[in-house]
Amino acid sequence: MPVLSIRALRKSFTLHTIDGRTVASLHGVDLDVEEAEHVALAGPSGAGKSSLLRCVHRTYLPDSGSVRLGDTELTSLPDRAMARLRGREFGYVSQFLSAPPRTGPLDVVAASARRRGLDPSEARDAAADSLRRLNLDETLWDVDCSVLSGGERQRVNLAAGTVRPPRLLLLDEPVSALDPANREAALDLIEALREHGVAVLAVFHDLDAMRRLATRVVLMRDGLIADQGAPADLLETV
Ligand SMILES: Nc1ncnc2c1ncn2[C@@H]1O[C@H](COP(=O)(O)OP(=O)(O)OP(=O)(O)O)[C@@H](O)[C@H]1O
Repeated sequence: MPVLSIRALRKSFTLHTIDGRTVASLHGVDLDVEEAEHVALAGPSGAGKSSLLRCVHRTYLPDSGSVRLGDTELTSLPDRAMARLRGREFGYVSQFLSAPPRTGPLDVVAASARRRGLDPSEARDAAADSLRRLNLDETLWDVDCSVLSGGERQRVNLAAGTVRPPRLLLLDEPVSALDPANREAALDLIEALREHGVAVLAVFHDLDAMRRLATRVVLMRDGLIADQGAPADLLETV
């Protein structure tokens, strides 16, 4: 059974400030992601890549269609059950870190590890290990996240998303703010998740990251999957 199975997924938005106009972002997407598969979504701006990730995470509620994590249908799951499942089974790494006020990186990442089943002391050890792998300077571990730089926040986000690896990791441009050395460390960390069987669905605007990490590239256009295949075959057409 695939880790993630998406069928006939549709999403549109009603723009209440512009005469109630409707913008369609997904027109019926079918996609499976297997254990240890790293699928990169590619395609032009506005193709629906981020909308697809958000419908899986249910930041956006789809209009219709099915999103299954293993044998659990997510589109109809009550909000509280969805929140619990997100904490345990998903990592979602966007370009932006949302941390509670006056919370430092170590606490943010340890909280994520606790939601995935570690006890408090194991969670702190796992969090420290993740932050170290991403080269986040130890002097910053208890500093309020709101004062961190964009690249530092992105590394905290990645550490929280990948600590105690979840079953499914959703990545929306997770290395966009990183300098070359930190980007390499982040890509190494994501690549190593394959050994843990983690299924990854990702948007990278960076073709090198896609070449290095993707086991399959899915090309989206106008809210639909236009093509898919091995990175070497597909990326020349992107
Ligand atoms: N919250 C929203 N409200 C209104 N329209 C939206 C919203 N989110 C996405 N859209 C629209 O849905 C379409 C797909 O957007 P989406 O962000 O999924 O594309 P994308 O492929 O991720 O683009 P990019 O590569 O530029 O990030 C666009 O036309 C966009 O304007």
